[in-house]
Amino acid sequence: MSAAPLLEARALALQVGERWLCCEFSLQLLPGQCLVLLGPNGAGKTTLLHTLAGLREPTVGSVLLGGLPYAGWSPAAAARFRGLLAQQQPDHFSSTVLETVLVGRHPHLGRWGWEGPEDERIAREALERVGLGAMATRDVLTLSGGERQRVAVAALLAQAPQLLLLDEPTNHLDLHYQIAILDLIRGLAAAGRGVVMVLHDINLAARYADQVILLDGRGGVCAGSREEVLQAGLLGEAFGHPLRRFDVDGRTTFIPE
Ligand SMILES: Nc1ncnc2c1ncn2[C@@H]1O[C@H](COP(=O)(O)OP(=O)(O)OP(=O)(O)O)[C@@H](O)[C@H]1O
Repeated sequence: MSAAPLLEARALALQVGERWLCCEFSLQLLPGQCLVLLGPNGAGKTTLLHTLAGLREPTVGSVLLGGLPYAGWSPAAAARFRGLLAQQQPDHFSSTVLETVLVGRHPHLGRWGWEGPEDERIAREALERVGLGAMATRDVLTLSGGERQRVAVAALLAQAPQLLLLDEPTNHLDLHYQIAILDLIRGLAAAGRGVVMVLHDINLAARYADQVILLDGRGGVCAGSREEVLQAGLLGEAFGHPLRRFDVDGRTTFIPE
């Protein structure tokens, strides 16, 4: 028996103002799969990710989370099933790193909304996984950009959703942590979760994606397997710059001409 899709988009199309960001396309994400959204600035990647997260309505078509439209989910149940790493982390007030990660536990809390020792254990473990175990008591306002990004990833790990939606998870990360965090996310997919992420780096997309959706910024969409979509010609057209593909030791790399 095949697994039920974690996420489906049926005949989806998105418009902002007068402009169509993407013409009709469909997708299915199964447990274990990693889908990468690619495209130039302003093409509509974040808008698409937010639509898949149920934060905005599609202009045309429908989105199903675990087989149900978002309207069929309570907010808390949806937050236990899917989690979003936003592009920016808004910090308006001082709070510790541990408290910030514990926010990820909120969909799981009982009636009184109090975090217990198990929530704290999960949050501390998530901090360890992103290499920040020693920073639990630090004020988030004192963190570097890359440290703050890893705290946001830890909050998503603590939330422990089936489906992870990530907007530029490598934002602010150095080379070591780009690979470490994407390996971690890829590992969650390998363990049966689903992943949809916006990436800017085509080479990281080639390394981590099973499926790719390439938006060209003019309403065009190319959706398919990594091999189908990551072609120098298609990428060059979408990004407005010619690319050359190299395959070395089993890794695919694209270099701008
Ligand atoms: N409420 C809105 N009103 C008008 N235009 C909007 C609105 N929201 C988004 N847009 C426009 O829609 C387009 C898509 O935005 P989006 O943030 O989805 O792009 P993106 O592909 O994620 O870009 P980037 O790579 O720069 O992060 C942009 O041109 C943006 O200015």
